[in-house]
Amino acid sequence: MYMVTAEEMRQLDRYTIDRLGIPALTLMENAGCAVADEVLKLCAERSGKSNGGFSVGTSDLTRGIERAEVLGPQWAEEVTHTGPGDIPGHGGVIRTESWSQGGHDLREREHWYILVGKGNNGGDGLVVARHLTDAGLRVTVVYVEPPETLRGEAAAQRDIIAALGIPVILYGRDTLDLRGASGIVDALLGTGTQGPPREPYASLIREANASGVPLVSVDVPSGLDADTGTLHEPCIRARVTVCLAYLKRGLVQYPGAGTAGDVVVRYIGIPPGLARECGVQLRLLTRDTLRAALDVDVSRSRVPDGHKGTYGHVLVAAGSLRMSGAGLLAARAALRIGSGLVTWAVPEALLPRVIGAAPELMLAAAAAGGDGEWNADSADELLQLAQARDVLAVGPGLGRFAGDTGWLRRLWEEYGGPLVLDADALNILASAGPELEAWKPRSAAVVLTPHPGEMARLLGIPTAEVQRDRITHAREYARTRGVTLVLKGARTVIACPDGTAYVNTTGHAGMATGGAGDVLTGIIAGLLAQGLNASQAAAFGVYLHGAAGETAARHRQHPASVIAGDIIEAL
Ligand SMILES: NC(=O)C1=CN([C@@H]2O[C@H](COP(=O)(O)OP(=O)(O)OC[C@H]3O[C@@H](n4cnc5c(N)ncnc54)[C@H](O)[C@@H]3O)[C@@H](O)[C@H]2O)[C@H](O)CC1
Ligand SMILES: [K+]
Repeated sequence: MYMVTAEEMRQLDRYTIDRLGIPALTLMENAGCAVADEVLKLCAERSGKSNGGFSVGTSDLTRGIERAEVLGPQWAEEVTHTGPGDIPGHGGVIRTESWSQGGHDLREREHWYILVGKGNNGGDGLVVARHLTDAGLRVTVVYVEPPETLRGEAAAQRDIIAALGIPVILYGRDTLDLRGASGIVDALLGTGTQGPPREPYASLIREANASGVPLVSVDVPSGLDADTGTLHEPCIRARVTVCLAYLKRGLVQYPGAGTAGDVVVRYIGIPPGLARECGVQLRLLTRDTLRAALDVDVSRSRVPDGHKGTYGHVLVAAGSLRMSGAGLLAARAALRIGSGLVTWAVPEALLPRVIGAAPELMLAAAAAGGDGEWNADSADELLQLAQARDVLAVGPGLGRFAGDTGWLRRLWEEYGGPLVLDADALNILASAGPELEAWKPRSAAVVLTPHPGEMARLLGIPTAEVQRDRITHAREYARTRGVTLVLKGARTVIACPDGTAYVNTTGHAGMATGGAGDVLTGIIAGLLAQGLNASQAAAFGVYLHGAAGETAARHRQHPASVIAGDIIEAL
């Protein structure tokens, strides 16, 4: 599923209208149809009736008209005719779209208010008003600005509403009590929003939120930044957001993702392949995306005559005296995800204490002498060990030590295989600062797995700034540095050097627990060892990590009781 910014959506709209010749009013009509359909589904669910029959929107119409016990219009009268003179093979069915109203009780039970802004989002809302009226609901249009201020397609819809005599009121002039509504459609602001809602939009949004009535937002909740997910308060809290044509990025990034309710992306006549053809590179990470965009064999099949060497050998340089567990978690996760062999390199003084921690692991001593902490001299030992390994993962529980920048630079420049850097390895990278420009570019893949704080240090900006636009910061860093970057957190972002990027959909807040990131490092390293490329390993690893966290939450009966080791076991 592709995701777009407001600007990308405008370009796709323009292309569809100007180059393909599909009129804007057609797109608006389809948009309004789709939203009306979702409103009726909501009504039907609430009344316990199926709504199989009232299906609008071009994709449904082409699917034909089902006859069902529906709320609202009785879609079709069906006549079976046998054809002239009972000639065999000439029989058939005649179906008509005769919309018998849903009955008097429907009008009493369902009174929907359509809040209409003065842009095309409002225009969509006016189409919704018309379709819901035709479906037999009681509808009142609430103009937030004088209707004469509407322009273009929105003005055309305004005139149709007037011609049909659908009740309208002007907010601020006429009395309005939304608490009496059975539902509200938010068609105030869409992708054309600039900054926080101004008056009188702000007051109406507050009233709508305070009404306690289910809200269905058109395209994006009004007040939400469609690109970043930033809330420009007051922002509509929607029960359902009907997103038009393509998923808007802001709907999958928090806090925006938390205000949109269920998000339904509806076809409105824009060819689905247009986003790809026009170079959109951001997608929601789903099983389908893993298969279609990343060509990942999600079944992770094994060859019958495989052996340990077939599935790669990971070297994990991680763990120190007070944080040995981080290394153990990363190493165990690399095993559990299917690596053939995993060697865990620890400071020499620590080795006796971790023997047997996980019998499946091979252990190696580095950082000779010392008290269980790493030192700059251990680069030689690690490079020696890494020569015979397929992947090197560095960082979990590493700690900081004198000369660590030079130490990491040697691993970066002298190890020829894929490199996964996490935790303190990222802090060392960040402390290299401008010196990083002088580090020799790597021919093999680099995967960085920062949490927002580590990302902030890599960029030299406040963490809040990273979180304000996670997707853009991750993509920018990956593209300019030529690395694959996993920006962890709710809805983890995977950004690839070629500009492609994915937003993950698996996982839950219970995974914000010590060691969960170490596990992800091991998973990604293990997938690289099994031959996946950096984009595949990062995306599949993040997806599996989240899915395993969900499984672990089910086993523990609550997300909050999941700990990192559970995620490994659930893999
Ligand atoms: N995706 C599609 O293919 C289609 C989308 N459609 C709908 O069109 C809107 C975008 O419409 P646009 O006219 O560009 O902007 P808006 O309606 O979102 O609002 C702009 C409108 O509101 C005023 N405004 C902007 N910011 C603020 C603010 N902070 N406070 C108050 N007022 C503000 C501005 O002056 C404009 O007048 C899209 O979301 C879809 O719903 C098409 O209808 C169908 C095709
Ligand atoms: K809206």
